Amino acid sequence: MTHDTILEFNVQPGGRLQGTARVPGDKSISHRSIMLGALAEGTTHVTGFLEGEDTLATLAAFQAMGVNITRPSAQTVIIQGVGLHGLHAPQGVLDLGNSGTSMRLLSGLLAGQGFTATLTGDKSLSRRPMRRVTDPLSQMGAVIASTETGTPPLVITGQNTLRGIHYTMPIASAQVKSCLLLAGLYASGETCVTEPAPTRDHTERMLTSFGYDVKREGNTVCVRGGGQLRAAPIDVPADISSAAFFMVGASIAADSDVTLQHVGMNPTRIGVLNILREMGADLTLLNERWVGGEPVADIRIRSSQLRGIRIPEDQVPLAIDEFPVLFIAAACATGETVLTGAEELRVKESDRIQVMADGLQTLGISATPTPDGIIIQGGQIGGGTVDSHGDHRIAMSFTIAALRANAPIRILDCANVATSFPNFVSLAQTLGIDLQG
Ligand SMILES: O=C(O)C1=C[C@@H](OP(=O)(O)O)[C@@H](O)[C@H](O)C1
Ligand SMILES: C=C(OP(=O)(O)O)C(=O)O
Repeated sequence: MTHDTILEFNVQPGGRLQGTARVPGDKSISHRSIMLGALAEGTTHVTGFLEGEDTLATLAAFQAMGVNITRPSAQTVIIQGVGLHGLHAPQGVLDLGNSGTSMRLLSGLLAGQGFTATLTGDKSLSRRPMRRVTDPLSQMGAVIASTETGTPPLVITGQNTLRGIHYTMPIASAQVKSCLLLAGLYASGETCVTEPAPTRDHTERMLTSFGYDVKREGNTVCVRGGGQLRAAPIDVPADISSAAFFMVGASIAADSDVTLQHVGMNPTRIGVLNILREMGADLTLLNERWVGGEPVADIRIRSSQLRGIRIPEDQVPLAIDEFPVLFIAAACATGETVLTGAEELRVKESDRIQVMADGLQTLGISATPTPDGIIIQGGQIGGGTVDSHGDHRIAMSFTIAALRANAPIRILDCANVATSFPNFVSLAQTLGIDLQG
């Protein structure tokens, strides 16, 4: 896999997408494979691992805590588990780069260790809210210091006296849920998390496949502390969040026909598919099968005329990372698309509502941000220079927009594409996008 870490994308307008490709491994599952593999008894073999900067930051953090992790070949990782109580204090700070998932999940896991660790990140991560995890962790007895505004760095003084709680989450967040379940492995009694709406459930699935008892009832999931994780092989499917760029690209560009292989089809992740179908996209699922506790399929996408819709709010958590590229789909659709209930987009790697609205307006599209969403009128995309603000998904989304633009698009600050999709540039070129760094 090549690692494209160029800063600026220059994309020529027009073109079509044709071919078959497998996008890199799922980021959420890759993070969790390292975490649970490290805490398990025995050796975990991971295939299809995402070699992106975010997941490699998680991998390096566990190496720094004394876990033997090797990468014998591309996308393959072998983790010698140390058991739930076998981590060691890291020498220095754990720098998690751009990765919110690493920081929030590690907070829970580190709250129950026998040592102190400091978690830092880049400029973007250093602005992201952490009280959503530090508040409930404190209720469990965790000792965590952050800045006055509740942002990183986090200094976590591990405790062996965590108490299970029943926490009702004010926001639908898989990171908060997963953080508390990981802390719950170390807590006395039962830790239960109730979510306001279903969010990705990879943590629960992987805990179960590692032999840990996870109870689910409605929107509540519970674990009891004091158990053991048993190593199990993990085959990471391709990331639907990365596939989404080419799902939209092939939908909006005339004469396109693309098949994306081995894509994860977990029901808590397929909001993008549901939303695109409602907009009139031509998507066919082929070869549907199960791989290591997760459903996967190949997705064939052909061009279609999309129409604007009011996006159902129940789809928002199921498509949370795909909205930047769905906004490009909306810009190419007939009529108006309205998104509500998505204020979480404002606290991702960038404020994805404002940054996308700014970029779309630069390209001549009517895009009106609202506190919890956006209103987009379909129209002709023009050329110009847009700033991704270092947000990988925004850089890739405007690359896709060029397929329907009438002049070149220049995209600034694109290096972070390597956090989730290290070979995006080469794959986009292969499928038919005229993209230069
Ligand atoms: O648990 C995870 O792996 C993730 C959960 C989501 O974040 P939130 O829990 O903040 O919604 C998502 O945006 C992120 O990319 C990955
Ligand atoms: C929000 C994202 O990731 P994280 O929260 O892990 O930084 C993302 O990848 O879109």
